[in-house]
Amino acid sequence: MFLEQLTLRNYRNYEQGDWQFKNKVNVILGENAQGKTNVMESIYVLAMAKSHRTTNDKDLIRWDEDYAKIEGRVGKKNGSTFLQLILSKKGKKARLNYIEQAKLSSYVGHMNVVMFAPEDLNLVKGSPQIRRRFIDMEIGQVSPMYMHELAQYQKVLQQRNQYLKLLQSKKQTDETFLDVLTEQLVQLAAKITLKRYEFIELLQTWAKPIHAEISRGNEQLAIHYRPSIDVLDKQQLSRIVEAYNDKFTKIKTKEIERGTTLIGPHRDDLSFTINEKDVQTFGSQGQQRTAALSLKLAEIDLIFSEIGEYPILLLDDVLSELDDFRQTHLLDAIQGKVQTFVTTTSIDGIEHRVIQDADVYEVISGQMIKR
Ligand SMILES: Nc1ncnc2c1ncn2[C@@H]1O[C@H](COP(=O)(O)OP(=O)(O)OP(=O)(O)O)[C@@H](O)[C@H]1O
Repeated sequence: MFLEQLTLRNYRNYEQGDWQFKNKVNVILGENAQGKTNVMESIYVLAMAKSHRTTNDKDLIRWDEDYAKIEGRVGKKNGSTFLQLILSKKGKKARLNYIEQAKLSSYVGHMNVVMFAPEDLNLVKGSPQIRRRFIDMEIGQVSPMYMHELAQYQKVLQQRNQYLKLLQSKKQTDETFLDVLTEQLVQLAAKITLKRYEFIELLQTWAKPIHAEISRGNEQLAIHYRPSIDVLDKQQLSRIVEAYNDKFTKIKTKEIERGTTLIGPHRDDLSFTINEKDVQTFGSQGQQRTAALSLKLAEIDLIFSEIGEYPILLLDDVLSELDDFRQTHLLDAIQGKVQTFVTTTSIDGIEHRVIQDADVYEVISGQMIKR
């Protein structure tokens, strides 16, 4: 799939912008703080209905304006889809082919993007939150139901934490309602855990050969999902439910003492090993970068295998962070099949053959013009 057209209105430092893009590499060039990342972010938001760098939608609205609008047309094998998002102080409205979507989970998934930004280089070594966000965004793109379940989970989790606080402070002594909330939480937690198991398994099958190739056959990458329960039969939802139930029963007193939910998908993590050694602890910076790149390339293949279309690739300020060998590998992997947006402050850091075939856009203070 590819983004044929993008329109911005009052988005960050863009008052108005309208562009037609081709299904090729698009280089976005500009000095710092001119609005390169803002364009990349707007494409991401159009696809995911949320930003990769802020949880507050109000940040996306141009200062002193009431609303922001992002519109785009995505060309696919079987026709095209028109997407529109309007963000205002009251909330957001999402339309697909001019029809308003009551739920964001029915909107997300019609346009697929893979974003590779400098913070992704921290995917391996950074906080577990970064890795959880990575998993959630990726599963969400191929399984809208997952996003819905995740939102439900967050809601019940919040309620449960509030009730645990009441029990902790003894403002409430009745534990029956806690049990009801635990039951609801377990059902959702188990579905999320199952999807995460499946996703990591799939991601790993794609990432392994890619990593082996980039490391010239020297490194074997493995990805390990670390949920807060132990379960032998990872494919069985009922087994996962059982494991959560057992663990919640065991830690009930402790949870009341602490006044918070101590286990569940909100505490999950991933770990990575190279040749069976933990990358977080022992990996060099180069190995971590290779692992991050392998995961991103694996995502592209995974999305293709799931939906039969390549996603749109957003490389924000990251290409020049990769050495020549990794750049070459990345470019070979996407060449001619994946529409790619690349931001950079200087063309010098990017391989000549990319620039040669690319459309180049220049950004100066919220205006993007094709060169
Ligand atoms: N809501 C907003 N309204 C208006 N301007 C905004 C808003 N949010 C951010 N900006 C402006 O956008 C600019 C930053 O743009 P962006 O993050 O896209 O930079 P960039 O071109 O990617 O630069 P760098 O190379 O440093 O990453 C800043 O000038 C900032 O003041």
